[in-house]
Amino acid sequence: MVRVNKRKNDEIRDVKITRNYTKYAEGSVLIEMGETKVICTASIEEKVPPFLRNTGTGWINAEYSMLPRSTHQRKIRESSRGKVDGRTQEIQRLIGRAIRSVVDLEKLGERTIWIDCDVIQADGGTRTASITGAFVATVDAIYKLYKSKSIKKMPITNFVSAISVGIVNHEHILDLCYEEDSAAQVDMNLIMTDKGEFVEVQGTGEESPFSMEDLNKLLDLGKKGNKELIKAQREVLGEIADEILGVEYGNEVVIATNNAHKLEEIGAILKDFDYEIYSLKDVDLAGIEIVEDGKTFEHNAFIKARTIAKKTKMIAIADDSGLEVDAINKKPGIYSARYAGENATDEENRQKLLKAIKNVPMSQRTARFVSAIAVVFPDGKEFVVRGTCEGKIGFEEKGANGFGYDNIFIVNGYDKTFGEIPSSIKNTISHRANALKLMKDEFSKRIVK
Ligand SMILES: O=c1nc[nH]c2c1ncn2[C@H]1C[C@H](O)[C@@H](COP(=O)(O)OP(=O)(O)OP(=O)(O)O)O1
Ligand SMILES: [Mg+2]
Repeated sequence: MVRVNKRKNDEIRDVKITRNYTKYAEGSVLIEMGETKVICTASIEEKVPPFLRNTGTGWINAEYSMLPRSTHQRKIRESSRGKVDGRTQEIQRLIGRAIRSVVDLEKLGERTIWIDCDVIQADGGTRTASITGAFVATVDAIYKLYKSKSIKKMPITNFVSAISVGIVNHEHILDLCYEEDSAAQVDMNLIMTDKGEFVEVQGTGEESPFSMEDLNKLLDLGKKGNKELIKAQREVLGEIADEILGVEYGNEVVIATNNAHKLEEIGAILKDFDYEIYSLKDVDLAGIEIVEDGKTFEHNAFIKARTIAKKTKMIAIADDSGLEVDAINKKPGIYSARYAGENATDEENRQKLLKAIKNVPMSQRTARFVSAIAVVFPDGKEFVVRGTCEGKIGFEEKGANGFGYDNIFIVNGYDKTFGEIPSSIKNTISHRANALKLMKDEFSKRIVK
């Protein structure tokens, strides 16, 4: 199917957001999504509806309307007809809910934000464009309160945008224009935040029911579209966006390791992580030599991550790991990779260790793998976490899986070495798995301001 304007199925229309479009409102935005154009203003009124009086809580109300010649045929003004029709009611409530969902009304204080969305040209997706534009206008209005010290903190918890998706001629498409919308078998509006969470999903199988598979495809498209819209909002809001969301980090992370086994494990463990994973090879730094002269796993992990974050300006994640064997004072520890010498092979390291504890009985062969995972952001923020995995060192190598000391490390609870256990299990119980779990928790805290 060839789309109007030859757009790809997963392509949004050109989006243009112009701030300060009109002069009087505290926030005023013209949003253009292709041929759809909506003026969105946000006005502050220093009072609230009766049900909120003396509660300290604010309110947000939205109104929506279409100019008579925003459409192909002149549409009679609702004011001339003397009443607001059902569609308008529905849309303005939708806009109000969407914006309220990302504003902390208590922090806003006892005042009302009036949002007015006036469609000056309609080519499909007017309600979604209204929400995307209204959000920017609202930020501007609230920012004025903040700058004038009427409120202490920006009460905006998330960005929000909206886009339509649908099925036309059995194809799943993003951001429908009027012509496509009129022909759609399934029509859906998705309102989402910058965290990829849903605020509202409105979907209708207009001509026929649709499947779960269809739904998932549409949600994916909507996610992509909203991500692009939020990027446009961020760009146009510039530093104000940074104040709300923190400095923007890319959606990519680079794993700062030269060890292919580690990379594979980290990739597998982070498969549900919301970031695209790059290797050193992907960023043209394969084989980079980094001097790991820290005194702890944590320090070495930081050294690796900092070096790569600096070179790539990406979020860098590094693992420094090793084996602590209790019978020999937690050796080889941070020296695990070079236990048998600077360029030692895994095999040489293992043999040296087996020899060093050859007379130690099983009960005293306790050991643990340690993994310190350091994360360094491009603006210099950083953190580190540690995961461990307890076990014992065997008397001989067993199993062909894994790398490093895997085939002599008998993991607690399994009575088998990591060499004998499939990687799918290792990756749920290992030191690296435990560290990466903590890393993900901490990571999401850092990304949310
Ligand atoms: O799950 C593991 N299973 C078996 N052995 C392991 C594991 N995790 C770490 N180890 C051993 C391998 C190496 O002897 C040392 C890590 O040394 P470490 O410097 O962190 O890694 P590395 O030099 O191989 O790669 P890089 O520094 O580029 O990340 O501990
Ligand atoms: Mg190393």
